Amino acid sequence: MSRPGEHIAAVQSAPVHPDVAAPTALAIEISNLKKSYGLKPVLRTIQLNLPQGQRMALLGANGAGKTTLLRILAGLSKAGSGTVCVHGLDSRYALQEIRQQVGFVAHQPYLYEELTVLENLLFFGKLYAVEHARERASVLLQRVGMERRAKDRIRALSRGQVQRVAWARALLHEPRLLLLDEPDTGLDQHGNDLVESLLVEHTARGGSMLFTTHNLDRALAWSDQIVILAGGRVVYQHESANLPLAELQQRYREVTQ
Ligand SMILES: Nc1ncnc2c1ncn2[C@@H]1O[C@H](COP(=O)(O)OP(=O)(O)OP(=O)(O)O)[C@@H](O)[C@H]1O
Repeated sequence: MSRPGEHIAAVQSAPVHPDVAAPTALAIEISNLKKSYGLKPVLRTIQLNLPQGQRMALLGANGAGKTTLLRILAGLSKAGSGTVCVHGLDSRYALQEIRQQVGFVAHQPYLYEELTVLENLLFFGKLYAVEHARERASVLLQRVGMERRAKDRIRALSRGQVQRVAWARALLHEPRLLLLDEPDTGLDQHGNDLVESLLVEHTARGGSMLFTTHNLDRALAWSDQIVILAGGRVVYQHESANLPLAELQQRYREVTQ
């Protein structure tokens, strides 16, 4: 189980490379990425680009490596080999800068259970050097419908409420890239409507996102591109527009069986 600050420690120890800030029109650029756990290969030669401002749905069966890929992009896990760039920043040299560009909503909320909702947001605001963090936290808590729970400890909240605070934490520093691991899990209908409107606002600001889901219908509705992982590789990639759900379901069955 990861601790809330684990990624920060990894970030602070990363060396800075002089050529890390080359301009690029790609939010994500992955080349020859490999990752194994022990002797078990999970990602084998992943090639994947996400243009800035685009939304990508990452699909695949349980254990396909979706979370592993998102964790590498978020700087929580190291690539085995290959290159991973976020907005032109190479993860081998610029983890700290990448962290500033990325908002991650994962299975675990990366919040401190013993701190209150507001204390958590102020802590992360400090970590990300967010200007006027208190005001920003207040706006976001209102946005996710949690302003009345600001003084409650995280451990006193329901799972869906924690998820809402995790959204506020992820959006606090106005990230250009959102990485969302099954953002539609555990939320009620209001929660899903909220997530949908947050995503619309994010993309209206020019932001990009990569999200995982097991709901093919939602994958099509929320994305510009569909990608399916199987056997540690990208086995299918298609624009979402004009891709009928029945066809996606058929292809998904074919490539993941
Ligand atoms: N820290 C770890 N140590 C060892 N193996 C791991 C670790 N994390 C993930 N794995 C393994 O890597 C594989 C990919 O896991 P991952 O969580 O990336 O899959 P996923 O596509 O997100 O699955 P799901 O749809 O079930 O969430 C799995 O076989 C998993 O057991």
